[in-house]
Amino acid sequence: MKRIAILGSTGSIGTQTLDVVRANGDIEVVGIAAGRNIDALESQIREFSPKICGVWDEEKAKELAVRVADTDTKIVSGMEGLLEIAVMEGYEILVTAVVGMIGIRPTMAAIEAGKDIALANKETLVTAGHLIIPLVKEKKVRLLPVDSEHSAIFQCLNGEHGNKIEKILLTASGGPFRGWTREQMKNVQVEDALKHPNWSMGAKITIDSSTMVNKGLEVMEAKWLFDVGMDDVQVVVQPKSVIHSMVQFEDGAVMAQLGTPDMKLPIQYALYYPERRPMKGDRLDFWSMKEIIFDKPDYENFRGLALARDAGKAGGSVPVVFNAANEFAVAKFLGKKISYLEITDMIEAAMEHHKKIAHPSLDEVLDAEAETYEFLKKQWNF
Ligand SMILES: NC(=O)C1=CN([C@@H]2O[C@H](COP(=O)(O)OP(=O)(O)OC[C@H]3O[C@@H](n4cnc5c(N)ncnc54)[C@H](OP(=O)(O)O)[C@@H]3O)[C@@H](O)[C@H]2O)C=CC1
Ligand SMILES: CC(=O)[C@@H](O)[C@H](O)COP(=O)(O)O
Ligand SMILES: [Mn+2]
Repeated sequence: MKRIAILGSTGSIGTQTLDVVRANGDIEVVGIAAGRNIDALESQIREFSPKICGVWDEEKAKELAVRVADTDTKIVSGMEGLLEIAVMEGYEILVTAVVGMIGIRPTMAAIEAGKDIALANKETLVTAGHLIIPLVKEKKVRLLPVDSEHSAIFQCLNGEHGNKIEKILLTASGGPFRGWTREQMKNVQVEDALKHPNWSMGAKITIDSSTMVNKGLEVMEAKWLFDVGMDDVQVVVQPKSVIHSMVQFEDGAVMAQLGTPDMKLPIQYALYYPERRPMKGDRLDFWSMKEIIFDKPDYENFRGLALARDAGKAGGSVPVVFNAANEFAVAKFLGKKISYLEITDMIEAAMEHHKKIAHPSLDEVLDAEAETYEFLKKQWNF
C-alpha cells in the first residue's frame, strides 16, 4: 500500500490524483489540503478518511471541523497546517498540487522530512529551484515531475543511464491566441483566455498558457529538473498537444513521449514510478490524426515568453519577481481589474524595478515576492 498526501486536493490536479487513487485501489490518502472549498474537502474526507486535512482559510477550517466532527480527521489551517501535513509520519509521497509560490515552504519541509515529491506546482521550482534541488540531493529523495512536458522528458530519459542531453524540445500548444498580434490581443476577455485548445486545467495555468508565460515557467522548470542551460531548452509550437515533449541526445537521436491530453497519465506515472500501471481512457488514433504540425514560438507578440527567458538567464531573484508579478497580474486579470496585455506590462515593470540578489535565501525569496506585490499595488493604484 502506497501512502500519499495531496496539497491542493480540490483542484484540477488534486481531483485527478484522487481519480488515479480510485482507479488503482492500493493508495492510502493520509493528508489533504485546499484553500477554501470545504464542500469538496468534506466529501473527500468522507470518501478517503485522511488522518489530517488542511484548510488555508481559518474561518472555513473551523466550519469544516464542525461539519466533520463525526469523523477521525484532524482539521488544521494556514501555513502551519500545510507544514504539519508535509512533515507528518506515515506517508511516502507528497503531491504538491497547490497553485503558486505558496507551495515552496511545505514542499521544502516535506523534503527535509525525507518525503518523495510528485511536483505539479511549477512556481515552486521556478522560484526556489536553487534551494530545492540541493536539498533533494542532500536528503536523497525523489522529485517526480507531474507537469505533462516534464513527465514526458522524464519518460524519455528512462533507461538512458546518464546519457547527455543535447537539447530538450519543449512542446507548446501556443494557446487560444496562437498566431495573433498584440494589437489583436488588446481586447481579450477572461472568458476568451480561459478557453485552452486542448487541456482542461485550473484558471491560473490556463491564463498562463494563453500568454505563453506557462511555457516560460516550464523552460525554467526544465532547467532545474534536468540540469540543463536555458539555451538547451528549445520551445517548439505543436498546436494539438499530441507530443508532450522530446529529448535530443548527442548522437542526434530524438526521443518523444506522445499521448492524449490527460493529466492522469503523468500523475499515475509519478506515483508508481518506475512501474507503468494500466490506465483506461482514450488512445491516440494516428490514422485519423494524419499529421502533426510544428512552428516557431513568437517571442515578439508573446512577451511573457521572452521575459521568462530573460528571467531564467538572469537567475537569482529575477525568476521570483517574474513569477510573483505574473501571479499578481493573473489574479487581477481574472478579477477583471486589468486588461489582458497588462499582465505582461506588470511583469516587465516589476523586473525592471528589481535589484537582483544572486543567491537568495528562502526568506529573501519570500521578501522578493512581497516586494513585487507592493511595487505593483503602488504602480497600478490598487
Ligand atoms: N491543471 C493541470 O492540468 C496542470 C497544472 N499544473 C500546475 O499544478 C498546480 C495546480 O494547478 P491546478 O490543479 O490547475 O490548479 P487549481 O486552481 O485547479 O487548484 C488549485 C488547488 O490549490 C488549492 N489552493 C489554492 N490556494 C491555496 C492555499 N493558500 N492553501 C492551500 N491550498 C490552496 C485550491 O484549493 P481551493 O479549491 O479551495 O481553492 C485547489 O485545491 C499549478 O501550479 C499548475 O501550474 C501543471 C501542469 C498541468
Ligand atoms: C497539461 C500541462 O502540462 C500544461 O502545462 C499544458 O502543457 C499547457 O499547455 P501549453 O502551455 O502548451 O498551452
Ligand atoms: Mn505543462
